[in-house]
Amino acid sequence: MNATLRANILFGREYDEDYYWKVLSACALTDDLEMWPKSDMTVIGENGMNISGGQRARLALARTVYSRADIYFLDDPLSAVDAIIKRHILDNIILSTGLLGDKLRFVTTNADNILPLCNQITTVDNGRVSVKVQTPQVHTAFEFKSQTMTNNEYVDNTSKELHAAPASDDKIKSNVSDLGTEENKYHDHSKSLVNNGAQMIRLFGVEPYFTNNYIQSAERTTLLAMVRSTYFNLYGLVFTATETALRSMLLYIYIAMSKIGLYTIRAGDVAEFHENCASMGRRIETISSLSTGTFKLLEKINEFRNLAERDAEAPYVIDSCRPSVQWPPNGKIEFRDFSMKYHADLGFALKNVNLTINPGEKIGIVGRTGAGKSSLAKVLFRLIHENTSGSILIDGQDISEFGVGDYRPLLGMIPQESTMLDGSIRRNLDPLNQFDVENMWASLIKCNMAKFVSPYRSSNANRNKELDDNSKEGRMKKQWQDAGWLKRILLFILKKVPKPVDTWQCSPPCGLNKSAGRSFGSASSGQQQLFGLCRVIMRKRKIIVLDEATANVDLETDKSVQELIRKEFSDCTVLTIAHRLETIMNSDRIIVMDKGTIAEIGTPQELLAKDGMFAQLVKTSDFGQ
Ligand SMILES: Nc1ncnc2c1ncn2[C@@H]1O[C@H](COP(=O)(O)OP(=O)(O)OP(=O)(O)O)[C@@H](O)[C@H]1O
Repeated sequence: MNATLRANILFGREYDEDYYWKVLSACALTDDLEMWPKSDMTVIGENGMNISGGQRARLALARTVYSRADIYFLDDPLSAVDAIIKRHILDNIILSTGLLGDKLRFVTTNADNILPLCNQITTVDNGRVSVKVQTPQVHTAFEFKSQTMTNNEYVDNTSKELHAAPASDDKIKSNVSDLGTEENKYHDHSKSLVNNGAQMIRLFGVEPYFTNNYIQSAERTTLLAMVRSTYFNLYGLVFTATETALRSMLLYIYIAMSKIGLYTIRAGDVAEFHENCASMGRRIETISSLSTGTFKLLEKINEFRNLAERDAEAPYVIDSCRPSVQWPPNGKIEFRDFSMKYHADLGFALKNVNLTINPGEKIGIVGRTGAGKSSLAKVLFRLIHENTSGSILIDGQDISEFGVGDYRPLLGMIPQESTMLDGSIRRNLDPLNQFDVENMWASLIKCNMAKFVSPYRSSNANRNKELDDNSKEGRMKKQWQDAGWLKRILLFILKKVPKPVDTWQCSPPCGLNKSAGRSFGSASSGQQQLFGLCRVIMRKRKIIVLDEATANVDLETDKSVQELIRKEFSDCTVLTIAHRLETIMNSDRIIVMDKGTIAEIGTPQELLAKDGMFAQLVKTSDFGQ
């Protein structure tokens, strides 16, 4: 919610000061509060836009823990946080030493190393479920760090009772429950789309609170409307009364004047008098509504100006300095004494960053949550351009000299949360119609996403259909499909209606023409991230930034994605921001961010030998094994 951090955590529940601060500390949020101007009363913005990804994840966790339920379902609560915070959350919330120690806890995870700590492991693979009950191993922080165990070892050594031991494929099949076929899942997904707000309110059972809020704001709106209409009614009443009084007064003056002989009333005078009064009234009314209108207009202009000033972008195009489509030639990045604040009143999110990244280098960026990793990516894309000092150069060119509309598309980015636009998969992959269908399919196949695109599994028939869609007829079809009723009438008049209309209009859209929302809107966050990868692979830019782009996929998929990235972008400069250290361990160099500065930089080996912050992160993380 666009409200304070506290309101977001309480989420309609009573404020229990002791427990509230206990929860904040268990979620490791107290350090973050020190950096925010109004501590927990800081407004976090719509969808938490004013805080970092890890802070958002911990806020969600704090809200859940604060709800004091008996059964908790934590959906991948550890993927967006660094190794040290992960350890803290395990100890202070999830494990038996934590706030939820005596509750039933379901935790979904891609981190295999927490499995030995569970009473029961449920593996879900392609819709099939297998269950294994085991005695959890109790670990102190140190034991946990030094834990080494393969999947097979813990199955053999720690299982007390095996309901569905994964000994062989056959055995797994005989002991699993089937959650449904691919087809069923596909259709069920589309039905299960519920309004990224209403779902949370229902989950937390706080409907009465939000219903009351809604009623209160509806009452406020109604009250305002009543005040407004009363004002206008009164205004009308006063206006009519004044007009009548004026008329009567003038009439009496005329009569009095005629009585004492100063004026002679002639035929038609009374009608003329009334007409004059009415026109005077109209003029007064016009003048007063003009002034009310002007007042309202000025108010709106002011509102728009404030909005425009708040979200002001750097110039979109600068005619005197436009990059070619092949720019940048090499992909060298230099930060020179670069600093940035999100707002003039806030502290530095980046402080005196000096950094040179060579063409083709693969750079891993790590650091505690809130350290400034995403901020580094944001300034590279010029998403923040005010309250900055210093410069960023790419291949020797100061990027602030380009318009952002020219510059941004020349870099590639995979964010943690992949955005799906309304419309077809094709439009989502290629909104500007720059690529051919072969390219789109190639990238979908490389990312193992082709199966999502068609329920018919990308058969040749469908591919041929896609290829046909690139023909003149195909383009006409698309134009017709996308047109509203007015445009369709125009197309009809211009005889741009493809034939035969019935055959294609009635068949359900398939392949790339399928709705992206329907195909991917309900896909897992990991699958949506892979879709983001497809977009970037198609574009082949010289500089690619991955901001926690594989945080939500399992380790195996992450490894193959990293391999794919190395292969596809072998000659490109790649910046990878990741909490999962395996993701960046093969980088040429690693940058460790801390409080907006570059705390360490070097090859993984150099940093490990240095025994500084990176070594500490590695020791605390899964990779420390
Ligand atoms: N839009 C914003 N407005 C104000 N402050 C912000 C905004 N975005 C981030 N911050 C603050 O800037 C600091 C750095 O945030 P950033 O997102 O760069 O961290 P990060 O290292 O990427 O963290 P994480 O690992 O949690 O994603 C944090 O203290 C965060 O609260």
